[in-house]
Parts: sequence; C-alpha cells; structure tokens
Amino acid sequence: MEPGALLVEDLEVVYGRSVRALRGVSLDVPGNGVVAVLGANGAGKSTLLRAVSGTLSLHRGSIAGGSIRYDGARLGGRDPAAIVRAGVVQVPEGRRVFAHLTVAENLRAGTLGRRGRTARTRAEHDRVLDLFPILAERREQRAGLLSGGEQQMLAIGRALMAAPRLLLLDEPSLGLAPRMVGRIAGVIREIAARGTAVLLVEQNAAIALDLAEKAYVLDVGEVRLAGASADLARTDEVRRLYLGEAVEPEGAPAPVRTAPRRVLGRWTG
Ligand SMILES: Nc1ncnc2c1ncn2[C@@H]1O[C@H](COP(=O)(O)OP(=O)(O)OP(=O)(O)O)[C@@H](O)[C@H]1O
Repeated sequence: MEPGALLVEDLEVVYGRSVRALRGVSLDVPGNGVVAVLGANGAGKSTLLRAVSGTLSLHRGSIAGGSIRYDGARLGGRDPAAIVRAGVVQVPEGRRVFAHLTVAENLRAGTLGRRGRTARTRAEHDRVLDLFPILAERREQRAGLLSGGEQQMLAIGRALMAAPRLLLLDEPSLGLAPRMVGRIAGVIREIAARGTAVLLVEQNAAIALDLAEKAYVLDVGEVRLAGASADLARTDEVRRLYLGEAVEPEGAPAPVRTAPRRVLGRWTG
C-alpha cells in the first residue's frame, strides 16, 4: 500500500436497522492529489466521509461490513480523535464554525487535542493565514459575521490547523456565489500542491472533475462509475446528469452503459 493512501473496500454502512446507505463501496485515494466523489442528493457521499472520519455514530450510523485502511492501518472502528491523529481530518458539510468565537479562536480550536503543539502549531497557523489572507485581515472578527465563503475558508483553515495528510472535504462549494466557488477551488488546488491529499465530495461536478485526477460517481449507495476525471467528463451519463449538458440522443456516439462499478481508463497512483 502506498504511504498515505486511503483504501476503502466493500464498505457497507447502515443507519439504524433499515437504511442501507452504502453497499459494497470500494475506492482508493493516493497519498497526494485530489480524488472526487460525485453524486446526487442522498447518494451516500457524506456517509462515506463520515465512515472514514469515524463520525458515523454521531449520526446513528455504523459500519456493517468491509474495511477502511489508511497508511497501512485499519481506520474502521477507531474514534474520531485517533483518526485525526493519524492525519485524516474532515471539513463537514455546512461550514460549521463557532459563530461566537473570533477567527483566531476558531483556528486555535483546530489544534485542540493535538500533541506537540507550539512551534508546529505556529507554523500551521502561518501557513493557513498565508493560504487565506482574508482570515488574517479578519482574525479578531467573530466568525458568525463572516460571509458564507469566508466561513468556508475558516472551516477549511481550522481543519488544516490539525496538519492533515488527508483532508476530507464535504461539499465546499454548496450555496456559494460563483466567484467564491472559484476561489475555494483555487485553495483546494493549492492545498493539494502543498502535499495534502484531498478527498472531495461535491455536487458541482464541473468543479470537482476539473480539480481531481480521478473521480467516483455514487448512486444510491453504490459506485456507479469510476475513472480518470477526464474520461468521466466525456461520458454521456456524467455530461447529462452531472454536468447539465444536453446530450444528443441520435447521431451521437453510443451512450455508455451504466453498469455498476464501471472503471474507465487507466489510473496511475
Ligand atoms: N442520520 C441518518 N439517519 C438515517 N438515514 C440517514 C442519515 N443520514 C443519511 N441518511 C440516509 O442515507 C442515505 C445517504 O445520505 P448522505 O447524506 O450520505 O447522502 P449525500 O450523497 O451526502 O447527500 P447530500 O448531498 O444530500 O448530503 C440517504 O438515503 C439518507 O437519507
């Protein structure tokens, strides 16, 4: 297994007794770069991230089968703090910041529970402010007064304070104006360029496929398509359902069959 790689195999997740949210999901994320997970509402994207970050039980969910391994060690069954210490940190959907705390206090909260603070923390803090100059300008402002996009930056910045090697991002573009979506995309690209791998869950397929080297399409809890982003972006199914393009039914190349677990192209890494 490549160092820093995440390997999910045949993952089954249930909520309570009756909801099977993920069925036989397998995916791998290399130790660097961006991997995207696309899918409509309810496809199981957030569930996948919760399973990796160990937070399923907070939502009354549990792993019913399969395995999750990170950097060669099992993650399934470990508590969220241990998973953060292993280097895997999630930015949950909905940019949950502490509204009554200042920007600086929110960032400090990202290091709570971390061992070996001080010098490393300061370095992380400087890196985050370098990545998000707006947070440096607003450091004494209450987080609740920031715009939606700035709160998203703060949520990502707080996660980066834990010095992740793998960042799990849940719908970072949700509800943001197009200009801000572009800025967030630039930040994700920069995070990956600085050596943190990113598992990006997104409904905005155009952004996700542009950022990621490879992508998975989840549909009702199963992997429906997987492959290099460029290959996926050319399939009729992705163009029609996720990129909102009008795909000519006649005279166009034959539509790609939507068999589950279809793997397109070849991946490296
Ligand atoms: N806490 C929960 N209890 C019961 N069922 C849940 C719970 N959370 C999610 N589900 C169900 O699990 C399935 C997958 O939901 P999930 O939130 O993972 O999808 P998603 O792809 O992230 O969708 P969205 O983009 O709307 O967040 C859905 O059928 C959803 O209704």
